Amino acid sequence: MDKKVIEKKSLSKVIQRRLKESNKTNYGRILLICGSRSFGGAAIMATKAAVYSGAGLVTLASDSANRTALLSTVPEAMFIDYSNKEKLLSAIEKSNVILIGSGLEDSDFSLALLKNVFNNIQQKQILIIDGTALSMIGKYHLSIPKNPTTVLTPHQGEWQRISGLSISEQNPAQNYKKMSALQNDFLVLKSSATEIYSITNTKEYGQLNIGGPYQATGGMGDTLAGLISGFMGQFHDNNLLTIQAAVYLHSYIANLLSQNNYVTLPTKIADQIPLIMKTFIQNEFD
Ligand SMILES: NC(=O)C1=CN([C@@H]2O[C@H](COP(=O)(O)OP(=O)(O)OC[C@H]3O[C@@H](n4cnc5c(N)ncnc54)[C@H](O)[C@@H]3O)[C@@H](O)[C@H]2O)[C@@H](O)CC1
Ligand SMILES: Nc1ncnc2c1ncn2[C@@H]1O[C@H](COP(=O)(O)OP(=O)(O)O)[C@@H](O)[C@H]1O
Ligand SMILES: [Mg+2]
Repeated sequence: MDKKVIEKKSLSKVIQRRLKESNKTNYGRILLICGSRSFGGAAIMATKAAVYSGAGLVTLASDSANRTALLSTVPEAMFIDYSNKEKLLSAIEKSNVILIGSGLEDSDFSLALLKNVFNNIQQKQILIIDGTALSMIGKYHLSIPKNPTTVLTPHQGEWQRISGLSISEQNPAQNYKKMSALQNDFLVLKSSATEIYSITNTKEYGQLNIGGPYQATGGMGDTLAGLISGFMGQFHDNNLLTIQAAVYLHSYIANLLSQNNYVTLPTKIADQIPLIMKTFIQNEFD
């Protein structure tokens, strides 16, 4: 497979000037099924990134222990307790984009939750699978649902658990072969040189050439997953380009912050998303 470097111009191609006569329902209904008693922060960071990327309506379904923390950090988001099956099913039905897995615990409850989502998701929806949900797919040999558009966002350790490829075996040809065997649409394989694959592109994969070790901190991937979900809820022309733009933006902001910061905290990256998105519209069209 040939490598194609992901370019900065993907951002100005994807980020749109908003129409005056639009409202929040035009910019995506995002449901995040994330977090647990142990990993509340992952859910909050993902939700913050989805909201700050401009998603119209964002709901976090999580352990009830995370309700107050979410609402005091990201009051724009809504919250439901994911043990309430009726509310969860109704939220799944209403969403365009569902992100599952960041900060879930590996438990019987999470396994039932995953199966519930996989069984109820529809063709027109987008399902992004991150974090513990990826590890659980590997551990419990779950099939990725065929109906929706699916995006997997593993780091190399999570990809090893799903694909069976050790990190040294994770080369582009093998990665593509495994993702197509899983019948998954898009793979964002995270590392110090993140790669993006699309099932329809047999010849080429994208590689990120910005970002750095200032990003090596817990919550960085949770933030990326939320950002991808926010972008996919709003920008529909070309899913691959939209994913590439989200991945680029995440590391582009980190790179900007790294000029004055030793580490680039995930929550600080999220804070910058609206400001930096705006500069990409102005550069292109003003
Ligand atoms: N504040 C929070 O609530 C946080 C929650 N988190 C959540 O915790 C759960 C477990 O995720 P973790 O990734 O921490 O743990 P995992 O145990 O699932 O994965 C880490 C393992 O993968 C290996 N690995 C190989 N290549 C790697 C790479 N390129 N990047 C990272 N690890 C690599 C590591 O050596 C390590 O053994 C996820 O659901 C995640 O979303 C983490 O994001 C940390 C922060
Ligand atoms: N050395 C590095 N250079 C560039 N990017 C990095 C580096 N280390 C980590 N990252 C990025 O940080 C994110 C880490 O994701 P992940 O491991 O899922 O974190 P978490 O689950 O803790 O949120 C990925 O986007 C990865 O590409
Ligand atoms: Mg992660």
